[in-house]
Amino acid sequence: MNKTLNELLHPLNMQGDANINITGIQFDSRKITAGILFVAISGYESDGHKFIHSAIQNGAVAIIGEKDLQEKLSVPYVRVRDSREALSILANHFYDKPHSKHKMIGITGTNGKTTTSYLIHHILNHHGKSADRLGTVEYVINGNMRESSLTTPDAILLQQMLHESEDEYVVMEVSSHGLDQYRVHGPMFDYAVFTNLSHEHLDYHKDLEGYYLAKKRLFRCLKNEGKGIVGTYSSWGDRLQEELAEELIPSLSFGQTKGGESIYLKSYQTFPDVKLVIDDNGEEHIIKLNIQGEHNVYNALGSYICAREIGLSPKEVIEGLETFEAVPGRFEEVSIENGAKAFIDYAHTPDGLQYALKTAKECIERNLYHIFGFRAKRDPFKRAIMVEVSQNISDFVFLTLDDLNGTDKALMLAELRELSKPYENIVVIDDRTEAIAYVLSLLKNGDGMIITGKGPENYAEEYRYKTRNDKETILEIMQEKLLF
Ligand SMILES: CC(=O)N[C@H]1[C@@H](OP(=O)(O)OP(=O)(O)OC[C@H]2O[C@@H](n3ccc(=O)[nH]c3=O)[C@H](O)[C@@H]2O)O[C@H](CO)[C@@H](O)[C@@H]1O[C@H](C)C(=O)N[C@@H](C)C(=O)N[C@H](CCC(=O)O)C(=O)O
Ligand SMILES: Nc1ncnc2c1ncn2[C@@H]1O[C@H](COP(=O)(O)OP(=O)(O)OP(=O)(O)O)[C@@H](O)[C@H]1O
Repeated sequence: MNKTLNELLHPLNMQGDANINITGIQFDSRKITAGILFVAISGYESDGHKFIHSAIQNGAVAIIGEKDLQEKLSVPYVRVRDSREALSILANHFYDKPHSKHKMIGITGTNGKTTTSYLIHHILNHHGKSADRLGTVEYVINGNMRESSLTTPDAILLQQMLHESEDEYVVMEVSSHGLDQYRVHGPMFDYAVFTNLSHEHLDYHKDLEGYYLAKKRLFRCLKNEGKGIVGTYSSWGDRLQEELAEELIPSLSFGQTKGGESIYLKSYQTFPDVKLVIDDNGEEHIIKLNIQGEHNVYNALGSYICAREIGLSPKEVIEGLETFEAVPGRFEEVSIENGAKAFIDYAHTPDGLQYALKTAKECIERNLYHIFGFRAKRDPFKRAIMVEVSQNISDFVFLTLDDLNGTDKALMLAELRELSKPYENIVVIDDRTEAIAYVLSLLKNGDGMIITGKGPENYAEEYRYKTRNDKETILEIMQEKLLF
């Protein structure tokens, strides 16, 4: 693809040299090749403006930045108000506004984004509608899988994938970081789904208000005829719906019914199966899910309403929901012997943990053993709350390591010991795989073990057992009878 500098700057209301041919856009100087426009970003770890010279040496033909430069460069420099915002607009125009050829569904919220995106994607695919899915687990474009590095890809990769996609629908998770950093921008979504909001990422957003406002930005990215679908089972959803109404942004709600909704949840059960009774314009429908937990009642309900808005019939949506099998590593049962049960789950927030542990407790008759840790360099303020949640629901709690993200192991272990101090039923076992082996050795008929935090992800640390993830560890220990 090619554009002139002038063509690219036009949407920013700026002028550039029409003779400079731009062959691509890049925000990382290390990835620059000849003909590229480099966008310098003042980042959280370093400052892209420091790498302008290196970008030019690598072939950058023009630079965009948000700072005044003291020196004159050998290529044009354009100063903008906000480099990330400019990058987003530039990427959108470079790839010819690719969102306009798709029906775009953006899903935001603290928990349930991945599950909801899988459900909607499955419902669409099940009825022969081609759809992409972008999120934490993977990016699926034109039926091909790509590894996911961020829940919401950076603005360039996102626009590039939307451009490459020949699928009719795009179902994507939109994280608060993605919204705050303009990875998505402008009126690009046909539907914006909000699942819920609770304590998470306060290291980044500072407080829940800031976190909420970042999430709310998704609704400013709705196309003119776009619609919001708002989960009101967390109190933030009620506020969002009221504010959307004030701003004349059309929206539907799901969660607790307030009356007047054309589709609402009449009742549900979570055990032994998850079943929802939905009233859809006066007709009652019963839906039986293969995924467990009260949280999935709400994920299914949000997906139902979104799919109905897209134009599928109740029968089609129900068939889609009932044939959906599982999301990798989200309340996934791993088969073990002796009548006990083992689950792995991606819960990494107090709220998510509460749902996951309650679901596990419902599935077993005796004691629940919970193994988990905390990712370093991620919201430290949620840790004590998560320990309390676990301590309240589980019978035995084992704190262990999660990803250290380059930080000191001894520091994390010291924190785990400190967090466990007030409680009698909490044990710290440094090595995650040893913690799993130990708990497996304790399990009796009717007991349950749940390991949370990593879900399907591979370990980032080296542990005693050379397995790649929690599931493999359980299976290998069971197979080899490597019990203590
Ligand atoms: C805190 C955060 O979100 N950081 C993101 C941000 O990094 P940044 O732009 O601030 O990068 P930086 O390292 O400070 O560098 C500044 C600039 O200098 C450039 N640079 C740097 C070095 C060099 O030699 N040359 C050069 O040009 C960098 O490319 C960058 O443009 O922008 C980058 C590009 O989009 C992201 O990769 C990066 O995500 C980091 C890796 C990250 O871990 N983010 C997480 C927290 C995140 O975004 N998570 C959410 C999901 C959260 C959830 O689970 O709900 C997600 O969407 O994945
Ligand atoms: N609607 C929900 N409400 C509360 N907790 C939920 C909900 N849906 C899922 N969870 C819990 O959160 C965990 C993560 O679910 P999911 O991956 O769908 O959320 P997410 O928002 O995509 O999180 P991430 O972006 O970090 O992947 C699940 O394993 C479950 O424990």
